[in-house]
Amino acid sequence: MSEAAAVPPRARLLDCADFTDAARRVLPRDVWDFIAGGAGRERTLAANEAAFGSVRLRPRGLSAVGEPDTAIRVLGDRWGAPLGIAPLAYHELAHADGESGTAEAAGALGLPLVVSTFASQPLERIRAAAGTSTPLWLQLYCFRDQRVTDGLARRAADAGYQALVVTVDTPYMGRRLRDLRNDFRVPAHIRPANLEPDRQAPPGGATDTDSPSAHSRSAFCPDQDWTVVGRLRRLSGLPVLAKGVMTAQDTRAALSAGAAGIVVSNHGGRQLDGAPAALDALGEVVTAAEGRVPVFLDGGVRGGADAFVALALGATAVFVGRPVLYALAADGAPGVRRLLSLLCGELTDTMVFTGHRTVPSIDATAVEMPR
Ligand SMILES: Cc1cc2nc3c(=O)[nH]c(=O)nc-3n(C[C@H](O)[C@H](O)[C@H](O)COP(=O)(O)O)c2cc1C
Ligand SMILES: CC(C)CC(=O)C(=O)O
Repeated sequence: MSEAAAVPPRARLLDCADFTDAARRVLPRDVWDFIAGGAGRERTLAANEAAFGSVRLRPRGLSAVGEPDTAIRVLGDRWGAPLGIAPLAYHELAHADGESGTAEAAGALGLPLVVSTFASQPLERIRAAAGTSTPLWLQLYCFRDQRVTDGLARRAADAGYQALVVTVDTPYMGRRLRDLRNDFRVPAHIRPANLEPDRQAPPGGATDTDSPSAHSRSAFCPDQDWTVVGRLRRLSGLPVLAKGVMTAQDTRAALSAGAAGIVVSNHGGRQLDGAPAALDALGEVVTAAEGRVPVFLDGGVRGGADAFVALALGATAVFVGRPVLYALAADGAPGVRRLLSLLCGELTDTMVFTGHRTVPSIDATAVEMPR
């Protein structure tokens, strides 16, 4: 049997690393590089995972925790665990099940999914696949043609999405050397299903979404400011969160603009190479937010224990990025469901072994930071 066909049987996919290995075997090389890669020398990409490796957990004995309750409430909704799926472009690049497969898996566990502006399936289809009880948020990029951004926001509200997430770190895409070397193109049969081809770029600008980098240069608005938060909230009636905040300054700007939540993120190391690990920026943002809004984190979360560490350092919940596409590539919707169950199980174990019965009880006394 060729190595390419050798995805291990489901029962042998036991953690994030197993799904990563499986995906590396099944995905075409350039698609693997697009998903796995980061900007520049990939220092920030590497730092995201490494930061979790340097924190130690403090075990507690005979703490009589019983069955911990992983559920939390966020912006009025119940989440089965403090774990969600980060916005990721083009799930169909990983598997034909696409976003609706991912949504079905998230829905089965009551976990939220943030749908990308560049979803490869219609927002309404994804909403239907998720079922009624799981929260769906729509991530938005700011387009030069404001009607595109605003139209997506209204459509999400009409389709029953619970919130909008404005990505603030991407005036255009970072310099991703793997994609440049591969001359990466999104295959022609995979489209940004929620963008109309004639409204993706300014008059005379390129409309070609095949090259994500070139398209971002022509279609994204590089001089957008924080007023977008209030505008989107007014026109959609939905809470608007800011994703890509890494500093106290931007936290204060997001709060002044009316953001209902903050996602600490360096875009998985895909934008500013040299930015700190997301985990290392978390404390600064949590302090600046002064408990006024929930603070989330994405970047480098590869297990339930990583989620626990972020919670201990002040995050309300975490979002997982690449591993979800790897699970989708390995085994479609059932793969994502299995990955999410494994992450929830690891978080439960960590809560039991550290003596925590509920998520809000997890605090900084549960971890030891590197000296
Ligand atoms: C293939 C891929 C596509 C992504 N697409 C988007 C996107 O459309 N919008 C966005 O805000 N972030 C996007 N991101 C960034 C993720 O939302 C998230 O910040 C990052 O992947 C988290 O890091 P992790 O992959 O280490 O978990 C993408 C990341 C990857 C790997
Ligand atoms: C299509 C891209 C803009 C998606 C993205 O945000 C990314 O690849 O990081």
